[in-house]
Amino acid sequence: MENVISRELLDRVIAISVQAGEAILEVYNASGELEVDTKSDDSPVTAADLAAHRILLPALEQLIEGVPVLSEEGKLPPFEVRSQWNRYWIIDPLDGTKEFIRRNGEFTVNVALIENGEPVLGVVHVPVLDITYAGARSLGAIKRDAGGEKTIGVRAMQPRLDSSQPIEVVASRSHGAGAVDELLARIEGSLGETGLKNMGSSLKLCLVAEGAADLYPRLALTCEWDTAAAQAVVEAAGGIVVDEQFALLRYNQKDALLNPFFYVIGDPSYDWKSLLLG
Ligand SMILES: Nc1ncnc2c1ncn2[C@@H]1O[C@H](COP(=O)(O)O)[C@@H](OP(=O)(O)O)[C@H]1O
Ligand SMILES: [Mg+2]
Repeated sequence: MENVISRELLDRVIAISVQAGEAILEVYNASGELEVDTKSDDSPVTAADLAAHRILLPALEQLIEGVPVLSEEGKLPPFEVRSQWNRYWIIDPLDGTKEFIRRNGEFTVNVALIENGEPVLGVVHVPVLDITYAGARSLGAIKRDAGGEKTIGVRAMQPRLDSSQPIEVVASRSHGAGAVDELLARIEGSLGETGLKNMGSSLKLCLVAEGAADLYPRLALTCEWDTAAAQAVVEAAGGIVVDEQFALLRYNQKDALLNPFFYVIGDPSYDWKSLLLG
């Protein structure tokens, strides 16, 4: 496969994601009651999810000729078809729909490029904060906000542990709280006091990528479009996303789009395996 990854491609994906974010904000900021439908899997969907999907889909289809787009809000091709794809876009036009409905700002636009099952480029845009995280193999990871753009990277565990600073954990607001509490009790048994922040959406992986958190344990279900873009950012920033066997999370390997439970780890040189699996 010829290389398609470039800073120019990343910038174009950022621009498309920001545009989708603007469409989401139009719905978010409109007066009147927000209409919420329920999809066949019982998850909520709004006009904002669909508006973002309608911007992302044609824009990405034009970006690299012949590369298909798999969207949470689009048609899902059967696995016999998808399994032939060695390169495709996977998008979650609005991740954190529950938080969108709660109006707490914790929702994101997610676009990832997958090659041979691995997330190689990703953009996570946070419309309310007007912050964009982006990263790609060989390009590193960046964060853009009103102040401009900077390179981001994960933070090392050792100086924190040496100076007895608590490690910081991020976790969902809505899913898997019981299992995370048990895990935290175990971590605190080894390392002492631990900080915990709860929030919605793929923003949690980005906090690990930028070195604001050390660990995101996801001990609840997600789908591949929820994690692909942010995993690309985490990996470009020096971190890893692993399942409960500590194997890197992979895409398009099976019929169901559900991910296994996983851990997002900032500093892979630390012995997380012993700490988490005990
Ligand atoms: N039972 C389930 N099966 C699959 N995915 C689930 C799920 N429960 C929650 N999720 C996913 O978790 C995401 C929210 O995670 P968080 O709690 O960290 O914000 C949702 O994203 P959407 O908002 O895009 O639907 C949804 O895709
Ligand atoms: Mg989602």
